[in-house]
Amino acid sequence: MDFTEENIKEYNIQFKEAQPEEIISWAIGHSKNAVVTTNFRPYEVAILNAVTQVRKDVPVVWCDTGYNTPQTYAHAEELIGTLDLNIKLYVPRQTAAHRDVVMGIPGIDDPRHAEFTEQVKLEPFKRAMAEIKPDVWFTNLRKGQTALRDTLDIFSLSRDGVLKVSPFYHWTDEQLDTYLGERNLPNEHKYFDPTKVLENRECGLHI
Ligand SMILES: Nc1ncnc2c1ncn2[C@@H]1O[C@H](COP(=O)(O)OS(=O)(=O)O)[C@@H](OP(=O)(O)O)[C@H]1O
Repeated sequence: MDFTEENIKEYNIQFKEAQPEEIISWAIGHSKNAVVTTNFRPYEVAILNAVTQVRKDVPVVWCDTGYNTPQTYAHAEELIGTLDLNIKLYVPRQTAAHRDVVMGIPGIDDPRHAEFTEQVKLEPFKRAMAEIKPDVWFTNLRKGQTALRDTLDIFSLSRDGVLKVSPFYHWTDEQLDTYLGERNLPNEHKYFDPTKVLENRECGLHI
């Protein structure tokens, strides 16, 4: 199905009050090749659980930067096992040990920061999307997280025409805590993204 800015506006009105499962079922029903992406940051379990409840074998792309916390790695292992995720792991072309000698983790004002972000996140992510070629892309973007995210909605179009679907777009942390509690799903807050120093920075995947 072809998605346009026009029909997406209507779907965003139509699905504003819909439950995530309803949104996901609709999107999967209109897709040939859906994907969910995750970095296993806090609350990612919600989207991973909701999507796999609707379709168990959806590919789950994880670009491991190599700099996650031990808690995030343990959390990822747990979710991959308990949700039986069809995980598609992508890693940078360079090892973190090699990069540590060449540039370490450059701060955001360091001119090498862009190259660092390209190596650990953007290139693996572009490689994943080029290989999988999804038409529907599930994420856990939510309103109020960043200025850019405030301009999005449940449905939005990526630069290359992929339908991005964020079924929890209108949800708050408190609502998600209740959702996870009711389903006995674990959450992990000890998370580190080396491409962002501040939580509300964008690094370029969505621009
Ligand atoms: N490392 C890695 N591997 C796989 N997928 C990833 C990764 N990093 C980000 N994402 C996905 O992209 C969504 C936006 O992430 P970011 O906040 O890092 O990007 S951006 O700064 O908004 O451009 C992010 O959305 P959320 O689901 O809300 O976390 C993910 O779906």
